[in-house]
Amino acid sequence: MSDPAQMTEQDVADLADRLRAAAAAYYDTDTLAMSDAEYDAGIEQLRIAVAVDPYFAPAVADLLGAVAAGQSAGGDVEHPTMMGSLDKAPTLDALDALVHAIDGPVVVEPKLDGLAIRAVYRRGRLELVATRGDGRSGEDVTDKVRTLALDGLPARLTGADLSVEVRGEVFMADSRFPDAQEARASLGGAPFVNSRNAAAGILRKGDAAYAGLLSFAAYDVSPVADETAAADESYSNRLTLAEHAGVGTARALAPWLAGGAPVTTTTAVRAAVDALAARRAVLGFPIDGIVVKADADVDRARLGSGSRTPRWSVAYKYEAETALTRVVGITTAVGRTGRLAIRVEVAPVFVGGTTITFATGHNVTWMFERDVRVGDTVVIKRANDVIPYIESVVLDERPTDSEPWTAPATDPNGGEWDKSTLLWRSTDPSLSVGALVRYAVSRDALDVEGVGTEIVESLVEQGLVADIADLFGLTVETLTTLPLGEGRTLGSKNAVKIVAELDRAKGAAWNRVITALGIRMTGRTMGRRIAAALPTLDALRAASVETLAGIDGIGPKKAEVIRAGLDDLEARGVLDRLVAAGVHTGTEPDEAASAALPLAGMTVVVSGSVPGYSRTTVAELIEAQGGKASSSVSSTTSLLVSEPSTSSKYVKAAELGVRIVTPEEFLALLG
Ligand SMILES: NC(=O)c1ccc[n+]([C@@H]2O[C@H](COP(=O)([O-])OP(=O)(O)OC[C@H]3O[C@@H](n4cnc5c(N)ncnc54)[C@H](O)[C@@H]3O)[C@@H](O)[C@H]2O)c1
Repeated sequence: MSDPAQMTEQDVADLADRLRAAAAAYYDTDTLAMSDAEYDAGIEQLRIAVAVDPYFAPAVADLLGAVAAGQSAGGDVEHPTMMGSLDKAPTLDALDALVHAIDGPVVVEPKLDGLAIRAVYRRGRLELVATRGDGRSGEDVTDKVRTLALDGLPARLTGADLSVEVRGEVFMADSRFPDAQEARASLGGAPFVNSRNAAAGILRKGDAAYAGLLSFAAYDVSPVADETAAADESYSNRLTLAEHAGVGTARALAPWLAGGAPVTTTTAVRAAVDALAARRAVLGFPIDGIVVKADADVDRARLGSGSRTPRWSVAYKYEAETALTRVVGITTAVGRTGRLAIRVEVAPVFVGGTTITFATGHNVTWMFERDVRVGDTVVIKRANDVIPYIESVVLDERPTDSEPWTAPATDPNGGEWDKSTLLWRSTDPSLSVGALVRYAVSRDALDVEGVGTEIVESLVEQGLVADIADLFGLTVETLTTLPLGEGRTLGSKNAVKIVAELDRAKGAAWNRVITALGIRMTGRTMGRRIAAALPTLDALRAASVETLAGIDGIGPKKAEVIRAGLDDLEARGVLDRLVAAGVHTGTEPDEAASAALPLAGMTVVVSGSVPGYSRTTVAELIEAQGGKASSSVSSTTSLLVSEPSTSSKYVKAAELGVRIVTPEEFLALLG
């Protein structure tokens, strides 16, 4: 991005064109040309350029001054008063300034990420719904809204003969997004990019197949001009009226925010900003910031409105969860369970609090649907600590010579893929042997030091190791001469070390032995749960599909896969050979002793780190002390181990009244 103070006329014109194209896509189509953060940064750049040289102002007046960036032509329905936009507070200090200017009660609300509409009720009946359009007039979407049956915008108000106008946001709750995608696919459309885009697309079409998927939340309520209606003196009173009549409101979506009532201090507003940010990931609906507004009509009247925005309200935007970057490569590999893993490597970009270098390619079907190509500019999203993923491809920026990605026709050994599920798998066991063995010796499993990728590959290549039991048959003699490329061998010193490590690993905890078996659908967490339910190898061998299905987190489908994995190990004699090698295979628990342990009967969640422990070892510690380690906070959680923080786990635990201890207190608790 060039320095806004140095921009030439051509720079300004080019940037303005790009932003116009993006706004047109944003407001009028189902595609996205750039991320919101990039759009906002571009607008800010133009703003500075104009401030430095007002000569540029006329050329970008639409982008800086008009609602919907001048991209909407409006519609047949005139708005009685402007449906404007909101000024953005760039800093918390700017928010404070508004609170001081209001100098009276202020309301804080989530800033919903959807699109604005206006709805008129006369004598309790929904009469008219219009889009914001260009702010002066919009399109009549009354019939579409009736067909779509928006949650929070009833066809009839409850009780009252009320005549009232509500303005607010049409949005999609997170839980509806998968249904929307399904409905979209059944209608033959390309997948929605995100939930805002889905809400806009669905309202535009008004197809009955999308009924029940959208919601409405009011952020403005006013009497209808020619009717006698409640002209309360404050916004919050009018909200109460609307809520009682059955209309959804932004306030009601976050009733805990600022204690659900107007506040008067900058401290209270800042606390609300933090509280909403902390819960952003668990709200269940999309927001991009928080809105602060005057509550009393006298304060609103005193401050007045500008041409596009009111002076008694401001929005503060949260850190973006999406960013633009470029795809630099697409790689595939066969994972430990034979699964084809697709990785989209991207140019490093800072988003959601960390630097991202890759995104998941999900599966082959997903890659084809999205048509992600090397060289593409993409919007990458990282929210809620999940693996980053590609939200959309910016087609306008696609290099002309780019080629579609093709899936590998066969597995690396030329075998056919098993395409019976979305995740393609190779059924060639030799392909996953290396990965399986590496997994077995990894830190979360047997934790064998000194056995790196090169050694494992050579062991598999030489035919010395075909499964995990073979590891324990390795001798110093064979290992010493293990070839490692360029004529090198492992040597006796390393060989002695590895054999000693493997000897130690024979005594590994039972849950780690289970993990090391590398059965599909199991990993370190499942290894612990299975070990807790089936404390010995005999119990594991005898476990029926039903028994496995009853274990926490398994269920009938996974149970079948796990049982098949056990049968396969049995058939190849792996389990017998592990016993013969003297590997630890579990012990019957002593019920009385377990009940006396400090964490007996408790469900414990750890957020952040505990000094001296990894994620796996801390979970093992909890279970060794009689507790159950869990990763999410719920009403059944007995204890949260965490430093004080604004993380969603901490906030939720505090809200539920779950006992919270610091990592140090936790360790002290266990003596
Ligand atoms: N990605 C893109 O290409 C692209 C293009 C154009 C615009 N945009 C996004 O749109 C923004 C500008 O558009 P805008 O003027 O429509 O919206 P805005 O972000 O300036 O905010 C105003 C809107 O917020 C909504 N809102 C949600 N909750 C509210 C609440 N509680 N109280 C009051 N209003 C509430 C209303 O619909 C209102 O019209 C940009 O900042 C950018 O993020 C993105």
